[in-house]
Amino acid sequence: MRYISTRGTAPVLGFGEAMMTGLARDGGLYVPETVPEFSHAEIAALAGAPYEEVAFKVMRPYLGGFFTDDEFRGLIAKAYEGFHHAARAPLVQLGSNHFLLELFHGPTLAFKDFAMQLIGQMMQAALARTGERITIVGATSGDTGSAAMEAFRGLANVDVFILFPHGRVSEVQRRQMTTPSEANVHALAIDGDFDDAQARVKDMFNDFAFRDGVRLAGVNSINWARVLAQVVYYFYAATALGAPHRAVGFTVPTGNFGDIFAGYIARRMGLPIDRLVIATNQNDILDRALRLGEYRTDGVRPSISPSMDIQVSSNFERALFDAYGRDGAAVAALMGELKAGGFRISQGALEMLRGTFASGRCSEDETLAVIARHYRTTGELLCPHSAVGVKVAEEHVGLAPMITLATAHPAKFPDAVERATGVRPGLPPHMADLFGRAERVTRVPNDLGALQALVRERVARR
Ligand SMILES: Cc1ncc(COP(=O)(O)O)c(C=O)c1O
Ligand SMILES: N[C@@H](CCOP(=O)(O)O)C(=O)O
Repeated sequence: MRYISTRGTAPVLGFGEAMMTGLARDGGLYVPETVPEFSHAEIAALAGAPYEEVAFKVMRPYLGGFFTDDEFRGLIAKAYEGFHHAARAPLVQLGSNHFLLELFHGPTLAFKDFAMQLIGQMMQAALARTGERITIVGATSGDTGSAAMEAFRGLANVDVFILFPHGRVSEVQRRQMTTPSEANVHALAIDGDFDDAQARVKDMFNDFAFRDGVRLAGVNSINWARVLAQVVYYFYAATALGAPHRAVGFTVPTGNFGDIFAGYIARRMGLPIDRLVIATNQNDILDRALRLGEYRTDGVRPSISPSMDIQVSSNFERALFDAYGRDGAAVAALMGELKAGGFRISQGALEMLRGTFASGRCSEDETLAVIARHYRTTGELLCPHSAVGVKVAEEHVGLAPMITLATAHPAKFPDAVERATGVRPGLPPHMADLFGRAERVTRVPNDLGALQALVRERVARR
């Protein structure tokens, strides 16, 4: 299995190299050269299997032998042993044909744990072979950061720097990032929004002297291994509801487009997904792009679903690469236009995207109303991101079962949930003392040179 860049000019890599590289050296994102297809029988055989077994079977074809089967099974087992639900990703029925896939039972209470816990294991195994030391720099709108710190904290050969937008994540999210006491994790509150943080991370990758000097690695969904690990739960949920014998739909609360891109990959592997629905909050650039054929940023607007407060959705580049017939030069040109504000999607590409994805948006009031109604009718609390998904899914439920991804635990966003229901969700026992822990955070400017100096200095100090 070989990995190629969406911009067409970076070296072609194997799985291990692509995982450790993060962003491609031409600024693009790595994708598999070909997507393996599963037969009807192979998909049917996944039904009822434990999550770990589905993970092994779905991901194995992408590894190109980088891990032996025994080694890979061991890494998967370790990755998911800390989850707080035996099913890992339980399905809960919402309506006659509507289900929630709960992806928040991992250690940091968001879907990011599914991939981050596993790439934590895979990267450590890869580093143990070479004896290398790496520096991870990541951008977060709240959840990736805490998941990354949890997966890598305390390791002697890894430093983790997480840039989060100052004042724009929930207090629980912030404390998850500022309270780990291990010296190898660094919480950096940037003066800017998530798009600024993500742009600075990409700038660091595009500065080769810096990148090679600190041996930079990425754990955002620019890293193909992150997306791959997220493909698994599409198979797990769909086969639990009758796939491949019947089709299912998925609605995905979307920001950086990594999670829904994983669903797209599952479909290309042969999983019968009849609708793949992008659900956005008021930062509705993706919904607008599909409706109007124009991808144009207009500034991130803070919302009550802050993890989705994103305009420049990194992984949309991977979808564009396929929509433009895998023409790397065309994608590179579009990304150049995006830096100046946006671009028109060509008619052919738009038809491909509209044939693949549906979309919808959910306003702030609608988000609150869904959380309130869900509580009234089920007695359960919903996180605002999942509520965005539920609202948009309801507009797309058809004959096939619709599965909405519940991407975070309500306790990560207690203010919004309390505003909607009057009930303040409590943190689970393993995080019960979060508000009593000391915080450690550095306020940083939105300035590449200053950030690089800080990273260099801290890496040298350790
Ligand atoms: C809780 C939550 N829901 C949804 C999303 C959007 O996922 P993606 O960025 O993969 O589109 C995020 C951020 O990634 C998130 O943290
Ligand atoms: N919503 C994310 C944003 C980063 O997304 P990623 O999937 O590219 O890591 C977050 O919570 O940080």
